[in-house]
Amino acid sequence: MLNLNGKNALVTGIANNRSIAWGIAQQLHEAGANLGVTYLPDDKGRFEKKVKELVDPLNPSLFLPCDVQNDAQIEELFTTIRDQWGRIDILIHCLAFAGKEELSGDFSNVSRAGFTRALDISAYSLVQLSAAAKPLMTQGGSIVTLTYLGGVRVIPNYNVMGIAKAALEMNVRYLAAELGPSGIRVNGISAGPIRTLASSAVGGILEMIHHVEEIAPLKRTVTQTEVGNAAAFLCSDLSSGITGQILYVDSGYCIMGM
Ligand SMILES: NC(=O)c1ccc[n+]([C@@H]2O[C@H](COP(=O)([O-])OP(=O)(O)OC[C@H]3O[C@@H](n4cnc5c(N)ncnc54)[C@H](O)[C@@H]3O)[C@@H](O)[C@H]2O)c1
Repeated sequence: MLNLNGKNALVTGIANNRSIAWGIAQQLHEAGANLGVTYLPDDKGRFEKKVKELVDPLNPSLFLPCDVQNDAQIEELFTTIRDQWGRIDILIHCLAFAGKEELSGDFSNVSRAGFTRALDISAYSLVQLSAAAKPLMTQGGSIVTLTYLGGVRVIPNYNVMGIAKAALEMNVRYLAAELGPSGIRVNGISAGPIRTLASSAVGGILEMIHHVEEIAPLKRTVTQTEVGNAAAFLCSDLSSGITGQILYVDSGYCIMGM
C-alpha cells in the first residue's frame, strides 16, 4: 500500500491551483505525508497570499519563501527544516523559468543572460536544493523533479527550456549516483503538456495539447492528479528499487513514431 505516514515532504513550485506541484502536494497529503510548502516571494506578496490560501486545507507544518536564485533564502529554508523537522524525507522540485521572449521564434536568438537564467533557475536549482537536503535526509529519501519531452527531442518554441530540461535530466543521473549510497533516490517525471502558468508562456501550448490528444495512445493529455500519483509512488517504498530514472507520465505520447 502507498503509505507516506511519518514522512516529511518539502514541495516547491506551487503558484496556483493549476500547478503540477499542487497536484503532487494533494497526493502526498492524501498518502499521509507531513508537508512543507514554499512559494516564490514577490514585492507585493501576491504569490504568498494565494498559495497560503490554497494549501491551508492540507495543513502544511512549514510555509516559507524560496527563490532559488537567492542563496541566503535557501540556507534559511533548510535551517528552519532542520530546526523544526529534524530530518527531511521527500523533496519535490517542481519549478522552472525562462523569459517569454525565449519561448517562441528561433532558438538561436536566445541571449547569454536568458540562457544562463533559464539553466540557473530550471536546472542548477535541483543540484542546489538536493545538496541542501542531503545532510537532512538522515533516513534516506526521495527527490523528484519535473521534466518534459522537449529535453530529449526538439519541440517547437520550447527552445532554451529544452536545453535546461536536458541538463536537469542529466542532473538526475549524477545526483542519483552520488546520493544512492546514502539511501537517497533521485528521479524525474516527464509530464505531458498541461495548461499552467509556466506552460502558457510557451508559444503554441494549446496546439501541443491538441496534438497529444490526437496522437497519444490514451487520446488525451494528463492531469495534475495523475502526475501527483506518479510522484507519490516515486516518493514511497513501492519504488524502493528505482533511482536515476525519468518516468514518462504523458498518456504514452513519447512512444509514437507517427
Ligand atoms: N505544464 C506542463 O505542460 C509541464 C510539462 C512537463 C513538465 N513541466 C514542469 O513542471 C514544473 C512545474 O511547472 P507548472 O507547469 O506546474 O507551472 P507553474 O507555473 O504552476 O509552476 C512553476 C513554478 O516555478 C516557480 N518558480 C519560477 N521561478 C522560480 C524561482 N526563481 N525560484 C523558485 N520558484 C520559481 C513559480 O513560482 C511556479 O510556482 C516545471 O519544471 C515545468 O517545466 C510542466
